[in-house]
Amino acid sequence: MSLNIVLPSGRLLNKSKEYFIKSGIEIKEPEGRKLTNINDDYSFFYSRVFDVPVYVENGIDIGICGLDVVLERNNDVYIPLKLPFGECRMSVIVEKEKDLDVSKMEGYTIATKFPNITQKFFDSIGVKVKTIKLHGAIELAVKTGVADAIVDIVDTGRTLKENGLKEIENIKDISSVLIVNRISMKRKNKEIKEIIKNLKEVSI
Ligand SMILES: Nc1ncnc2c1ncn2[C@@H]1O[C@H](COP(=O)(O)OP(=O)(O)OP(=O)(O)O)[C@@H](O)[C@H]1O
Ligand SMILES: O=P(O)(O)OC[C@H]1O[C@H](OP(=O)(O)OP(=O)(O)O)[C@H](O)[C@@H]1O
Repeated sequence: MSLNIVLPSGRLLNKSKEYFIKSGIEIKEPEGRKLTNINDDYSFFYSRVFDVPVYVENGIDIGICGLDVVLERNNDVYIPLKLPFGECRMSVIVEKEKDLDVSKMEGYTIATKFPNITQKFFDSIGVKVKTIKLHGAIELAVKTGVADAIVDIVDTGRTLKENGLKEIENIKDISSVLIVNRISMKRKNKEIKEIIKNLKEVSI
Protein backbone atom coordinates (compact mmCIF):
# COMPACT_ATOMS: atom_id res chain seq x y z
CA MET A 1 0.00 0.00 0.00
CA SER A 2 1.47 3.41 -0.91
CA LEU A 3 1.89 6.25 1.57
CA ASN A 4 1.76 10.03 1.06
CA ILE A 5 4.10 12.04 3.25
CA VAL A 6 4.16 15.84 3.63
CA LEU A 7 7.28 17.58 4.94
CA PRO A 8 7.60 21.24 6.06
CA SER A 9 9.42 23.32 3.45
CA GLY A 10 11.21 25.74 5.84
CA ARG A 11 13.80 25.38 8.57
CA LEU A 12 12.66 21.86 9.54
CA LEU A 13 13.04 20.43 6.03
CA ASN A 14 16.64 19.17 6.07
CA LYS A 15 16.32 17.33 9.37
CA SER A 16 12.94 15.91 8.35
CA LYS A 17 14.43 14.48 5.15
CA GLU A 18 17.50 13.19 6.99
CA TYR A 19 15.24 11.46 9.47
CA PHE A 20 13.28 9.56 6.82
CA ILE A 21 16.40 8.70 4.83
CA LYS A 22 18.13 7.29 7.92
CA SER A 23 15.06 5.19 8.69
CA GLY A 24 15.61 3.47 5.33
CA ILE A 25 13.16 5.32 3.10
CA GLU A 26 14.38 6.73 -0.18
CA ILE A 27 13.14 10.24 -1.02
CA LYS A 28 12.82 10.75 -4.75
CA GLU A 29 12.75 14.50 -5.33
CA PRO A 30 10.18 16.01 -7.69
CA GLU A 31 11.86 17.26 -10.87
CA GLY A 32 12.03 20.94 -11.87
CA ARG A 33 8.88 22.86 -10.91
CA LYS A 34 6.89 19.70 -10.19
CA LEU A 35 5.41 19.69 -6.69
CA THR A 36 5.15 15.96 -6.18
CA ASN A 37 6.83 12.78 -7.24
CA ILE A 38 4.34 9.96 -7.05
CA ASN A 39 6.00 6.60 -6.43
CA ASP A 40 4.73 3.11 -5.79
CA ASP A 41 5.68 3.01 -2.13
CA TYR A 42 6.20 6.53 -0.81
CA SER A 43 5.29 9.90 -2.28
CA PHE A 44 6.83 12.94 -0.63
CA PHE A 45 5.75 16.53 -1.03
CA TYR A 46 6.51 19.79 0.72
CA SER A 47 4.27 22.50 2.13
CA ARG A 48 4.50 25.52 4.46
CA VAL A 49 4.78 24.22 8.02
CA PHE A 50 1.40 25.73 9.02
CA ASP A 51 -0.30 23.76 6.23
CA VAL A 52 1.21 20.37 7.14
CA PRO A 53 -1.41 19.38 9.79
CA VAL A 54 -4.20 20.61 7.49
CA TYR A 55 -3.04 18.23 4.77
CA VAL A 56 -2.72 15.38 7.26
CA GLU A 57 -6.15 15.98 8.82
CA ASN A 58 -7.69 16.00 5.35
CA GLY A 59 -6.23 12.84 3.87
CA ILE A 60 -2.43 12.85 3.58
CA ASP A 61 -1.15 9.87 5.56
CA ILE A 62 1.86 11.28 7.41
CA GLY A 63 3.53 14.63 8.09
CA ILE A 64 6.19 16.37 10.13
CA CYS A 65 5.70 19.79 11.74
CA GLY A 66 6.37 21.68 14.96
CA LEU A 67 4.20 20.76 17.96
CA ASP A 68 3.37 24.50 18.20
CA VAL A 69 1.69 24.38 14.79
CA VAL A 70 -0.55 21.39 15.61
CA LEU A 71 -1.53 22.91 18.95
CA GLU A 72 -2.30 26.27 17.35
CA ARG A 73 -4.37 24.86 14.48
CA ASN A 74 -5.95 22.24 16.75
CA ASN A 75 -6.06 19.67 13.97
CA ASP A 76 -7.59 16.28 14.55
CA VAL A 77 -4.49 14.17 13.89
CA TYR A 78 -2.70 11.42 15.73
CA ILE A 79 0.72 12.38 17.22
CA PRO A 80 2.59 9.10 17.74
CA LEU A 81 6.13 10.44 17.98
CA LYS A 82 8.16 13.41 19.18
CA LEU A 83 11.23 13.97 17.03
CA PRO A 84 14.60 15.14 18.37
CA PHE A 85 15.00 18.31 16.28
CA GLY A 86 13.43 21.75 15.96
CA GLU A 87 13.55 22.12 19.73
CA CYS A 88 12.55 25.54 21.03
CA ARG A 89 10.06 26.99 23.48
CA MET A 90 7.00 29.19 23.37
CA SER A 91 7.26 32.08 25.80
CA VAL A 92 5.60 35.25 27.03
CA ILE A 93 7.99 38.10 26.26
CA VAL A 94 8.14 41.74 27.42
CA GLU A 95 10.61 44.63 27.30
CA LYS A 96 13.49 43.89 29.60
CA GLU A 97 12.94 46.92 31.86
CA LYS A 98 9.38 45.80 32.72
CA ASP A 99 8.87 44.25 36.15
CA LEU A 100 5.93 41.99 35.33
CA ASP A 101 4.57 38.50 35.73
CA VAL A 102 1.80 36.82 33.77
CA SER A 103 -0.70 36.92 36.64
CA LYS A 104 -0.68 40.72 36.41
CA MET A 105 -1.44 40.98 32.71
CA GLU A 106 -5.24 41.40 32.90
CA GLY A 107 -6.41 43.60 30.00
CA TYR A 108 -3.04 43.52 28.23
CA THR A 109 -2.70 43.32 24.46
CA ILE A 110 -0.50 40.48 23.22
CA ALA A 111 0.81 40.14 19.68
CA THR A 112 1.52 36.64 18.42
CA LYS A 113 1.51 34.21 15.55
CA PHE A 114 -0.19 31.79 18.00
CA PRO A 115 -3.43 33.42 19.29
CA ASN A 116 -5.10 30.11 20.23
CA ILE A 117 -2.17 28.86 22.31
CA THR A 118 -1.91 32.31 23.90
CA GLN A 119 -5.61 32.54 24.79
CA LYS A 120 -5.59 28.99 26.15
CA PHE A 121 -2.62 29.74 28.37
CA PHE A 122 -4.10 32.98 29.78
CA ASP A 123 -7.53 31.33 30.23
CA SER A 124 -5.80 28.57 32.23
CA ILE A 125 -4.46 31.13 34.70
CA GLY A 126 -7.70 33.15 34.72
CA VAL A 127 -6.25 36.31 33.14
CA LYS A 128 -8.21 38.04 30.35
CA VAL A 129 -6.04 39.37 27.52
CA LYS A 130 -6.57 40.65 23.99
CA THR A 131 -4.55 38.99 21.23
CA ILE A 132 -3.43 40.48 17.92
CA LYS A 133 -2.47 37.96 15.24
CA LEU A 134 0.69 38.77 13.28
CA HIS A 135 2.54 36.62 10.75
CA GLY A 136 6.19 37.45 11.48
CA ALA A 137 8.65 39.87 13.11
CA ILE A 138 6.39 39.74 16.18
CA GLU A 139 8.96 41.60 18.32
CA LEU A 140 8.14 44.74 16.36
CA ALA A 141 4.73 44.92 18.06
CA VAL A 142 6.22 45.68 21.49
CA LYS A 143 8.95 47.89 20.08
CA THR A 144 6.31 50.06 18.36
CA GLY A 145 3.95 50.06 21.35
CA VAL A 146 1.21 48.25 19.41
CA ALA A 147 1.21 45.48 22.04
CA ASP A 148 2.22 45.23 25.72
CA ALA A 149 3.79 41.81 25.29
CA ILE A 150 4.26 39.06 22.74
CA VAL A 151 4.03 35.28 22.73
CA ASP A 152 6.66 33.85 20.43
CA ILE A 153 9.18 31.11 19.85
CA VAL A 154 12.55 31.36 21.59
CA ASP A 155 15.47 29.22 20.54
CA THR A 156 18.94 30.68 21.19
CA GLY A 157 17.51 33.87 22.77
CA ARG A 158 19.49 36.00 20.34
CA THR A 159 16.46 37.82 18.91
CA LEU A 160 15.32 38.77 22.42
CA LYS A 161 18.75 40.00 23.44
CA GLU A 162 19.25 42.10 20.34
CA ASN A 163 15.84 43.73 20.76
CA GLY A 164 16.01 44.46 24.50
CA LEU A 165 13.35 41.89 25.41
CA LYS A 166 13.07 39.11 28.03
CA GLU A 167 11.02 35.98 28.67
CA ILE A 168 8.78 36.06 31.72
CA GLU A 169 7.09 32.66 31.28
CA ASN A 170 7.74 29.48 29.34
CA ILE A 171 4.31 28.34 28.08
CA LYS A 172 5.37 25.16 26.29
CA ASP A 173 8.46 23.21 25.28
CA ILE A 174 8.35 22.52 21.56
CA SER A 175 9.92 19.98 19.22
CA SER A 176 9.06 18.56 15.83
CA VAL A 177 6.45 15.81 15.82
CA LEU A 178 5.34 13.07 13.46
CA ILE A 179 1.63 13.36 12.74
CA VAL A 180 -0.64 10.75 11.18
CA ASN A 181 -4.08 10.90 9.59
CA ARG A 182 -6.59 9.12 11.86
CA ILE A 183 -8.20 7.05 9.09
CA SER A 184 -4.81 6.08 7.59
CA MET A 185 -3.73 4.92 11.04
CA LYS A 186 -6.50 2.30 10.83
CA ARG A 187 -6.46 1.48 7.10
CA LYS A 188 -2.66 1.41 6.66
CA ASN A 189 -1.87 0.37 10.22
CA LYS A 190 0.83 -2.18 9.41
CA GLU A 191 2.80 0.13 7.09
CA ILE A 192 2.53 3.14 9.39
CA LYS A 193 3.50 1.19 12.50
CA GLU A 194 6.57 -0.07 10.64
CA ILE A 195 7.55 3.52 9.74
CA ILE A 196 7.08 4.69 13.34
CA LYS A 197 9.19 1.79 14.61
CA ASN A 198 12.01 2.58 12.13
CA LEU A 199 11.90 6.32 12.86
CA LYS A 200 12.13 5.63 16.61
CA GLU A 201 15.41 3.84 16.02
CA VAL A 202 17.01 6.72 14.09
CA SER A 203 19.59 8.84 15.85
CA ILE A 204 20.70 12.15 14.31
N1 LIG B 1 14.19 29.65 16.23
C1 LIG B 1 13.05 29.20 15.75
N2 LIG B 1 12.14 30.07 15.29
C2 LIG B 1 10.98 29.67 14.76
N3 LIG B 1 10.61 28.37 14.67
C3 LIG B 1 11.45 27.44 15.14
C4 LIG B 1 12.71 27.81 15.69
N4 LIG B 1 13.35 26.68 16.06
C5 LIG B 1 12.54 25.67 15.75
N5 LIG B 1 11.37 26.11 15.20
C6 LIG B 1 10.28 25.26 14.71
O1 LIG B 1 10.19 25.49 13.30
C7 LIG B 1 8.87 25.84 12.94
C8 LIG B 1 8.91 26.99 11.96
O2 LIG B 1 9.39 26.53 10.74
P1 LIG B 1 9.55 27.49 9.46
O3 LIG B 1 10.77 28.27 9.60
O4 LIG B 1 9.41 26.61 8.29
O5 LIG B 1 8.27 28.38 9.52
P2 LIG B 1 8.02 29.91 9.52
O6 LIG B 1 9.14 30.68 8.92
O7 LIG B 1 7.56 30.26 10.91
O8 LIG B 1 6.73 29.91 8.64
P3 LIG B 1 6.47 30.16 7.10
O9 LIG B 1 6.03 28.84 6.54
O10 LIG B 1 5.38 31.15 7.18
O11 LIG B 1 7.75 30.68 6.49
C9 LIG B 1 8.16 26.28 14.20
O12 LIG B 1 6.79 25.93 14.10
C10 LIG B 1 8.89 25.54 15.30
O13 LIG B 1 8.24 24.33 15.57
O1 LIG C 1 15.80 32.71 19.96
P1 LIG C 1 16.22 32.82 18.51
O2 LIG C 1 17.27 31.79 18.14
O3 LIG C 1 16.67 34.22 18.15
O4 LIG C 1 14.96 32.44 17.59
C1 LIG C 1 13.69 33.01 17.78
C2 LIG C 1 13.28 33.87 16.63
O5 LIG C 1 13.18 33.07 15.43
C3 LIG C 1 11.85 33.13 14.92
O6 LIG C 1 11.71 34.09 13.95
P2 LIG C 1 11.98 33.79 12.40
O7 LIG C 1 13.43 33.79 12.13
O8 LIG C 1 11.24 32.55 11.99
O9 LIG C 1 11.33 35.04 11.73
P3 LIG C 1 9.88 35.69 11.95
O10 LIG C 1 9.99 36.54 13.19
O11 LIG C 1 9.66 36.52 10.73
O12 LIG C 1 8.87 34.58 12.10
C4 LIG C 1 11.00 33.52 16.13
O13 LIG C 1 9.78 34.11 15.73
C5 LIG C 1 11.91 34.45 16.89
O14 LIG C 1 11.82 35.76 16.39
